[in-house]
Amino acid sequence: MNAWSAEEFEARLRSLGEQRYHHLHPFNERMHTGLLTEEEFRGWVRNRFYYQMNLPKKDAFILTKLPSREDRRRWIQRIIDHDGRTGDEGGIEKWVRLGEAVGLTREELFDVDTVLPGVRFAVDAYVDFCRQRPWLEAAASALTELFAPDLLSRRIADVQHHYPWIAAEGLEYFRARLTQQPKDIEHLLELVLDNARTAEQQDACVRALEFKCDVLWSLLDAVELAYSKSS
Ligand SMILES: O=C(O)c1cc(C(=O)O)c2c(n1)C(=O)C(=O)c1cc(C(=O)O)[nH]c1-2
Repeated sequence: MNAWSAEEFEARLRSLGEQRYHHLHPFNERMHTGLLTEEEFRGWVRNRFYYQMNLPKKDAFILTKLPSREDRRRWIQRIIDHDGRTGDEGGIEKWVRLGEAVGLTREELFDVDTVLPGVRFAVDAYVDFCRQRPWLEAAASALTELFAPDLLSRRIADVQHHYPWIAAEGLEYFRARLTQQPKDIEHLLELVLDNARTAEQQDACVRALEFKCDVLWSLLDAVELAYSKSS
């Protein structure tokens, strides 16, 4: 098997998003058409927080493996974006604001013992993947971020429109991601397109992205099963 050109490889990665990214999940589709109950929305915010809490950990595992100082200097910003630092609260705190806007307490959000088993299983698998796999594959698993900006823009507009009971400040997390994500994406594409040269490396990156799409999909499956009453 011959390696793809960088253009073909990027097109393969992007087409995966069209087929498997979680914007297609029925739970997300219902969110965007205003069909979620308050309980379903709260259930999503509470369980997705487990994913948010674990992003800096998986990024720290990848950081230890990146070969160049230049790449580590860029990657470390991801940890700061979520954990924050003095005077800049960061994404985890912004997600707590979202939780409060939907009626959850900080204690409920940080109570990891009540996370749904399926959510825990999916998120832990993602962290473990980044701990165990070579850095190229671990980084490639973050390529779902390529597809996130469109979804986040739609989410901000549709949630404001359909769920007026959620205070607009609660959506600050998503607004901040829209400004942070472009630099993440630029770095990711550089890392993956420049370093996956052989067909085997490219295939491993495609599989890593498929795996990550499955993580996000499974998270929503678990939330839907737990909170959505069958009609
Ligand atoms: O709300 C979303 O749909 C969504 C999806 C994703 C993603 O595609 O992985 C991320 C985020 N949000 C996000 O906010 C975020 O910080 C983030 C980091 C990563 C990653 O894998 O490194 N994905 C995502």
